[in-house]
Amino acid sequence: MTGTTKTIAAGAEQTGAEAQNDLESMLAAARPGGAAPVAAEGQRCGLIAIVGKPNVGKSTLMNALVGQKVSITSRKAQTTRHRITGIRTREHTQFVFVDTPGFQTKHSTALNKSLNKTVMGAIGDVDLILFVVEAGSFTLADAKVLSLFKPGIPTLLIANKLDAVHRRAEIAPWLRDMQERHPFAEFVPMSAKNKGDIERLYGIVEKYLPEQPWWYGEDELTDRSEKFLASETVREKLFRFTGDELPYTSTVIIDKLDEEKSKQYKRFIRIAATIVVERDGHKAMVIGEGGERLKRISTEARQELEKLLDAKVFLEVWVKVRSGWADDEARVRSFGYE
Ligand SMILES: Nc1nc2c(ncn2[C@@H]2O[C@H](COP(=O)(O)OP(=O)(O)OP(=O)(O)O)[C@@H](O)[C@H]2O)c(=O)[nH]1
Repeated sequence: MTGTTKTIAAGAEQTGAEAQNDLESMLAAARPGGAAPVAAEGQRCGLIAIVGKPNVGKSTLMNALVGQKVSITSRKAQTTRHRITGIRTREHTQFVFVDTPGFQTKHSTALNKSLNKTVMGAIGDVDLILFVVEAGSFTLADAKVLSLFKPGIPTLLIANKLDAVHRRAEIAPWLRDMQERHPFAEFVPMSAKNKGDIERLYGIVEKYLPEQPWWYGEDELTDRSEKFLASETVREKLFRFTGDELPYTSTVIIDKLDEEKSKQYKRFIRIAATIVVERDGHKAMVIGEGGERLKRISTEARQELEKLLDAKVFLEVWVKVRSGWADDEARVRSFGYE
């Protein structure tokens, strides 16, 4: 059994024992070829893709698994644009996670094409796919993401946001339906915000990673550059403080990130960032009355970067208008998207 049954049994309208039996037999039946590979002594290491449509909780899940915020989150769909690896080493196992942008099917701008290519690239060569959906729901957008998966890579169905499901009894029939859609290796109903569920997920994922030497040092969390972390941090604050008003096509470029010698601080980093928006109206929105909003964005980003980079940070943020950049392939590339 996967250890996921507790989560469901806890809130079901059935009695605990009934729900447990029902779910156990269902989970057992859902596993093609019987049990998952057995973990043995020795080092394990592998690549895990976290894939799903926008807003299902992929970044939240990765941050919880890595134990530190390395990918930005917000309520706005499509805040994650890059392939990000988060690394976590626990006991014998090194988990290397790939976060992917929400798969966009509605619009076909150059930006979206680039995002979709990143998703495809991320899932081609991994040891395990965590396919994230909202528990109890499966839409056309989910189906489109699922249709990309190559056969042969074990895939876990992560039924996330279980805490938001009020009718738990409906989850069992939903899982049965999901079982018919794809040969999932296992079902994991859970909440990315629940620590116990995250712990359990490590145990499940570990079994699918090959025995091989680790790729990274034990303490490494990400292979992303400081420049990348800086741009993601400013972008997160930008979306936090502008809410739904600002289109997701706004982006952040790091013009400069220099470490300078300092007698006063162990590390001193000077960063210049530019927020690129599509219209003058958006620029005014970002700057806010009397520059108030831009000031808050910069201050919070600086404070977070100081923690993340373990340094004193001097951060300067500018706002520029570049209309139509999301439709212009050359420009999308020049802004760092593949
Ligand atoms: N209730 C509940 N909310 C969750 C859970 N996991 C994530 N969320 C919320 O769902 C929203 C989207 O989460 P993200 O982690 O940004 O989602 P994402 O799939 O990475 O989104 P994109 O970057 O758009 O692809 C945020 O408001 C999260 O707080 C969960 O387990 N329970």
